[in-house]
Amino acid sequence: MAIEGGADTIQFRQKDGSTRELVESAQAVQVVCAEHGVSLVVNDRADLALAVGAAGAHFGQDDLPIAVGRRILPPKMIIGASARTEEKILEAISVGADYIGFGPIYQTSSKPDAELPKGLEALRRMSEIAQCPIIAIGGITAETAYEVIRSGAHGIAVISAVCAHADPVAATRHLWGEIQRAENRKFTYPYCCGKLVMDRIVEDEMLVAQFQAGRLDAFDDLMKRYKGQIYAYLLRSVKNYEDAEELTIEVFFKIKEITEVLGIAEGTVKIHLHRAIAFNKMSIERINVIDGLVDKVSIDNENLRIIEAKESQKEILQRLLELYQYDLSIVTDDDVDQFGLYGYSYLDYYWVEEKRYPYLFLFRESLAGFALVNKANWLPENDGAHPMAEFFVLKKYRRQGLGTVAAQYVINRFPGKWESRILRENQSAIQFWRQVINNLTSGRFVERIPDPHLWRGPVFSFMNGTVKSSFPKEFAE
Ligand SMILES: Cc1ncc(COP(=O)(O)OP(=O)(O)O)c(N)n1
Ligand SMILES: Cc1nc(C(=O)O)sc1CCOP(=O)(O)O
Repeated sequence: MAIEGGADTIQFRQKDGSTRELVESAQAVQVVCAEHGVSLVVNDRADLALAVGAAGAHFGQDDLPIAVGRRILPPKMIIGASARTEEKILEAISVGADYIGFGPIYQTSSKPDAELPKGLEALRRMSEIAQCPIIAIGGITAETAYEVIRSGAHGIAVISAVCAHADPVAATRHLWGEIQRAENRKFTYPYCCGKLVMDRIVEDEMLVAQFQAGRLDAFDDLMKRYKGQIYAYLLRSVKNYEDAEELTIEVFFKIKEITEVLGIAEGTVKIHLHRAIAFNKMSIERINVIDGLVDKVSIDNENLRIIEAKESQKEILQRLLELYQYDLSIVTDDDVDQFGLYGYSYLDYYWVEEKRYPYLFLFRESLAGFALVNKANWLPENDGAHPMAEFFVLKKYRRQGLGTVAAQYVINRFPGKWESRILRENQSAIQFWRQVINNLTSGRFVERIPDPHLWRGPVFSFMNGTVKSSFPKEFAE
């Protein structure tokens, strides 16, 4: 009935019964699913999933470890993982989970050992972090499906909303309608895990074939798909967003090298990935050692100078903006033009229009970064706010407190409303601004994900003036 109502993935979840009975029941469900072209995912049991030829298996924290599932199940099988913290989510993805089941979102009576409800805010955070499909579960109804999808879930899994309904077909249709109503953004992934993972595997194979036939861009497309998994693995290892991003690029190059030497055959994409990551273990260790050292160095405020850039310094900013955009291109996916430049169209306005403020940061008189403050706020409720349009610290000066001091200083020059928006893929910047704004406002700020056609990522709104900058004014010009 759920299939008739539009469900495109069914999970077989049965806690009681002998293995023989479970195989029989799962087999019967698989027959129905196969007849209707719907994916079946078996909960808890890899053997059962294999036995009935299911499309996938779902494992919780006390079930078969995802890495073991990945090893013993065919590469084409979908593996879902229940994970409820950032650490567990990254762990599951990095060892090969295709999607994450996150819950319970609301109170549920269908799972006696369910944790306390996590709510929509946690769902929003986790779907930002995960870079893979998140399937929300727990107490979801037709009344809440819309807000759940809008909070970042790529799909929902329900029991009572369908099974305890007098009309399961109508109930599923209603849920499906709500999911579609919420879907007014461009999903990175379609919102039903079964179909989406199968599509991905088929497309992987096509890309591999195209790459073998000499289409280099097919390799790039292939790597885009695995970025999330590589990134999650590396983030767990180096525990720093920026380093993880850098290492992800290194790993891409390594995969290309391996592929050139070994070729790439059907079903081996993930194996190549793991090989490349293994090659990069040394880089991870190097970064961890450097991190240990860097953490001990802290920025010396007395050597930091922040100046409002004059028009004669526009070219300096222009060059720094190129570095900034290069740095960001990993999240914006921007390309340089035929002259090898990204270009920044709005720079001239900073010396022409009112309420635009360009700043340069100097550390021991060497250029260390910049900030551009303008007047174009993004969210309607932030009318008149100061937005931090661009903010950049050169790599050498990062993670030593310079960015924090500079950001505080610039913000404190303008009392009143502020807005700061960051692309959802730019996790290191999200972390940075969350911390800076939290410190500045003693936690009194709003972080929200607006409608995606307004902005793709979190927007921070806050009032400045609660805490004064620690930066001594006399060092500024
Ligand atoms: C899609 C989805 N998400 C989460 C779960 C819960 O799995 P688990 O934590 O293993 O708990 P049980 O379902 O086994 O009680 C799920 N089944 N599906
Ligand atoms: C099976 C299950 N897992 C959960 C989790 O939090 O991981 S909540 C849950 C029960 C979902 O049923 P209902 O839609 O009736 O609330």
